[in-house]
Amino acid sequence: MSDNLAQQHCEACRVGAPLATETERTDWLKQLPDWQIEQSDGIDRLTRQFSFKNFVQALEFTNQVGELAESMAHHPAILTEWGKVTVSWWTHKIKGLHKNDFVCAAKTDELFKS
Ligand SMILES: C[C@H](O)[C@H](O)[C@H]1CNC2=NC(N)=NC(=O)C2=N1
Repeated sequence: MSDNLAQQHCEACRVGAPLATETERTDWLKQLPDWQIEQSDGIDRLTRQFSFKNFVQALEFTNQVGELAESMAHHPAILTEWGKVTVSWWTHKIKGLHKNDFVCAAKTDELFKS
């Protein structure tokens, strides 16, 4: 099992950075049981839906994810609805999944647990 994703940091996003391999994706997804890899506009994204009691709680979590994104200089797509927040991570520069996306997904789970 690879070391704990949630304790790692994002490396600077750069054009030409390597996409996560199939083996890496399989290995890292073991730490992210609530996340799925979905394609949107032909781009693989790591996506999870989080549930909340109401819109205010969903919005609070949205802002926490936003602060995390700013701190990592790596940003997700976030859909905020009453009682639900859908977060999708991918790396724009390489139009796919990088280790950073798995690290940020793990950190997003930590926010939800806290
Ligand atoms: C200039 C800025 O740091 C870059 O555009 C960053 C911003 N946040 C980013 N977020 C994501 N998910 N992918 C990127 O390639 C990316 N690039």
